[in-house]
Amino acid sequence: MAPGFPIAQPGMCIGLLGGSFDPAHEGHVHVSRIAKRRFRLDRVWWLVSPGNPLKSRGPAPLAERIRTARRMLRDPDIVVTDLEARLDMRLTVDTVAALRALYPGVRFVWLMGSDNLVQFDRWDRWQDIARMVPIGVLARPGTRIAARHSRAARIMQPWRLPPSQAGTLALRTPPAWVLINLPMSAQSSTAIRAARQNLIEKEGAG
Ligand SMILES: Nc1ncnc2c1ncn2[C@@H]1O[C@H](COP(=O)(O)OP(=O)(O)OP(=O)(O)O)[C@@H](O)[C@H]1O
Ligand SMILES: O=C(O)c1ccc[n+]([C@@H]2O[C@H](COP(=O)([O-])O)[C@@H](O)[C@H]2O)c1
Repeated sequence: MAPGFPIAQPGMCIGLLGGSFDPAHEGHVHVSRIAKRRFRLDRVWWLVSPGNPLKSRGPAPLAERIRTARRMLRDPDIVVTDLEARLDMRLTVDTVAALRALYPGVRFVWLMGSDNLVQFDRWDRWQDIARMVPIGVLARPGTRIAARHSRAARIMQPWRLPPSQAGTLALRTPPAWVLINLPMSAQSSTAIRAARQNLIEKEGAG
């Protein structure tokens, strides 16, 4: 494997948590740990995105987001990566196809918070993503119900697993997906950025 590409052996189950991580927070760590346990994953890779294709506002520089993310983590099974930048890819469908080709025999699972399932049907070729990898959705405050009734969830209904089957997700032939409940975390990057901005404005006024 080329330098900068994490090592994974055939047969391993790896969760992919894509995100802007602008900045990373405890919510990311929390859902990664739960996903690892409930979906029986060997590792979770954070794919720190060069930029979300649906967001007009550019994030902080990639190197800074990676640095902050690495500082947060103590668990060696959660790995921060800049794979999308290395692959020069932003669309999840391209990233997933590339990783499957680069890591034959590795079982990838796409992970996302329920807020992302609500708008999953706006992602480029989203149904191809669902055909390539099982998807594990983690409940996030305020979006659990909307996710359950989202257009993507309705279309993918025939392939939905009951939460009791979450432990088999990584071994399933896609399409297969599950939405799990968990002790929810209200952490969000938007809230952290807003709090920082507030502080800057207060200091400016003081
Ligand atoms: N507290 C949380 N609970 C569940 N899922 C989460 C949580 N925080 C982030 N996620 C999920 O992690 C992935 C990456 O999240 P992202 O980096 O966009 O953080 P964010 O807090 O959602 O940022 P922003 O507020 O800027 O949208 C997404 O799939 C998101 O749904
Ligand atoms: O491929 C797409 O069309 C697409 C559209 C929106 C979001 N995504 C991916 O979804 C993940 C979560 O994005 P974000 O910005 O909400 O953290 C991240 O990996 C993005 O690249 C992907």
